[in-house]
Amino acid sequence: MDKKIAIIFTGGTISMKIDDDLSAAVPSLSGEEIMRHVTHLDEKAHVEINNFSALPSPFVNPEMMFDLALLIESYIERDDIDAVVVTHGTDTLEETAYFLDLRLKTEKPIVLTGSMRNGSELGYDGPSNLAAAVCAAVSDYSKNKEVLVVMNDEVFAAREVTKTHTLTLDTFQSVEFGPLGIVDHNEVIYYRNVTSPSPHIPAEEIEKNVHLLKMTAGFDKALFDYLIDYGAKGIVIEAFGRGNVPPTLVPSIKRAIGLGIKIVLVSRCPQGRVLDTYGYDGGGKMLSDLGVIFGGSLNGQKARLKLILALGYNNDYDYIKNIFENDL
Ligand SMILES: NC(=O)C[C@H](N)C(=O)O
Repeated sequence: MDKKIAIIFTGGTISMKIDDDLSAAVPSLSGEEIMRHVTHLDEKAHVEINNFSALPSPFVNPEMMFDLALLIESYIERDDIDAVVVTHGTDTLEETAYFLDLRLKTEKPIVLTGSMRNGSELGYDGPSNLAAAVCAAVSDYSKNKEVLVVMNDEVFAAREVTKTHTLTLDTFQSVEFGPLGIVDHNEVIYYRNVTSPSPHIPAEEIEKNVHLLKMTAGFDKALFDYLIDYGAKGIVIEAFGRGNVPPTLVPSIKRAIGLGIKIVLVSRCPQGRVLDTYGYDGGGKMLSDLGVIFGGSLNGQKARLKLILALGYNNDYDYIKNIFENDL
């Protein structure tokens, strides 16, 4: 045991207990208090604790993700720190993990974890998840990987993982590709590498005026028009199936692109990529001809964060198109 890791606590259910007056879970455990439940950790690594925040993850926004990225950068620049673990609420964990994945470039492991049951519940899974995350973080096999998410003894790539269930301990899944590996007997075992590594976006600022709209049958274009008039710099459309929208939205998309707003298309299907397969009004071919940028197999919430970072770095159309269509 000669490795040293930083553990950054941000909040989430892993830091919560039931409040007697509310009869509901609220943040209440500090990093030090959570760590007291993790047995034998000192046999695995030296630990430096940072109580970054104590927030439920629905409170987390891209500015905080950016601040967190800078904090992690300050740790990975230190010679005495070998890896960084971040605890986070599960509701937006995949978003923070992917944001960090795009923004940070390091060979040192960065691992996010959380819990589904709070500290007042039977079977609190925070300590075991944190222990597994530390085991993954200290492994030399975790070097030069993407940002990792470790939950329920499984290891996922930030790019691929999503929260799939409101309750269960195995809620985090890479629905399309499966886990990268597992944590077994305190060691990480990798089965495969990430399918397509994320590009590095070294943005020094973010563009916050970027939004996500999900298509539904008969989608009212008033919502899209509102975002144009609101001055949106980017709009991600979570489209139907292979990447299609209702024909009634096409004039608004045309107007937005004419104003220089970057429109990124992903699918509301949990698996598969978007492509310009369909030639009808509102079909992918028409959207591609109009200048809509195709976002591969990213889900909507991740495509939004990628656009927030990419536009913060360079709002040139060709750069944005390339980073979404060629640099998946
Ligand atoms: N399991 C969790 O952490 C969910 C919680 N609502 C959060 O994201 O903060």
